Amino acid sequence: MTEEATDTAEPVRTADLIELEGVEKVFDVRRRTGLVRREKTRVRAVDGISFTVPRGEMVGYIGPNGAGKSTTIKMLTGILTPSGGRLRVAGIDPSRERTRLARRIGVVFGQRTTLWWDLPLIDSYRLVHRMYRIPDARYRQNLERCVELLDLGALLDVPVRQLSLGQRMRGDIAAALLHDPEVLYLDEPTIGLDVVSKAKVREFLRDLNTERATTVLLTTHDLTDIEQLCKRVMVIDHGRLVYDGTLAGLHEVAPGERTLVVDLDRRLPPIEVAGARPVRVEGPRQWLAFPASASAAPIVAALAADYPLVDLSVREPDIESVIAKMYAERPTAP
Ligand SMILES: Nc1ncnc2c1ncn2[C@@H]1O[C@H](COP(=O)(O)OP(=O)(O)OP(=O)(O)O)[C@@H](O)[C@H]1O
Repeated sequence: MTEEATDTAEPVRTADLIELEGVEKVFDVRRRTGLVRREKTRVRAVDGISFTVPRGEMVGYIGPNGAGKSTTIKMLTGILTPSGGRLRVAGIDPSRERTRLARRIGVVFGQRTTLWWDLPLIDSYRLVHRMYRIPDARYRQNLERCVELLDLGALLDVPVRQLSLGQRMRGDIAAALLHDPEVLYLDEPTIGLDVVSKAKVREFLRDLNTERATTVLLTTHDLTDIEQLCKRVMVIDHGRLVYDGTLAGLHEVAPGERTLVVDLDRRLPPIEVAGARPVRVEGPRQWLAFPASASAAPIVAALAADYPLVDLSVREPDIESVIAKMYAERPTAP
């Protein structure tokens, strides 16, 4: 890390790079209730969240749609000011010193790019170089590393608008890392990517975290991202932190179901097999749910023996269903 990139004017005193204490964000929303009438309502998007993330940790931040994840990340970058509580990133109050913080953090949004759409990829990097005043040697070194590890060599002269989603995402991740941020926020970094691109992105993030001890807060709907990258996962719902622990622990409090997707050679009534229950039938394709903790092997063997099987695949439980289950089984949940 260089002095310029880390801005050592005010060293971080604690090992925690991200600190939230009772953080709240309330939006006042005007809703139309009649032709002319409007009613003012309050939305508590983030409702008293406290957690800390030590330097070098990679944490999953998950929850259903509208739970408050993006609002939290926007407060952590300084785009939004909290309505209450205390928040520090690398010792800095984000909304008060947004520009200073920008040199210490990187942000990647899976659903929109920070790259210049009409320019070749390399031009976006040159602009980032100047905007962040990255020392030349450091910029070249970081660019070389990203180009190599993210396989960007052949793409540097291609206008961003011509890149595939996976290529663009790798381009965005590189752009977020050229200034050596200590903290990286990733909002759905693998959304819409094919299997190969997902694997590439995950491998890169794992190396980044191991080699550079970059602290990462990862928002995703893909449980595999969490499984492969994060030892710790935080679950937010209705603006509140409802779980903070390991992914294995989350499965224990909310054991999800896996799904067998079965292709038969013809339409048949719902399959009856021990250990699984039919949940959907569409022509010759059927879906069977079974407990995530159980093995698929005996079910598959029974299916193969009794049914005209053409193909089958196993789907992991998605985050939405794990969380839904968690709520169903928490009588005290709000
Ligand atoms: N600018 C805003 N004005 C009013 N309400 C907002 C605003 N931004 C977010 N909200 C509300 O705050 C709540 C939390 O939204 P947020 O975008 O943080 O959720 P999320 O967990 O990121 O969801 P998703 O997974 O769909 O992106 C939602 O009810 C949303 O409608």
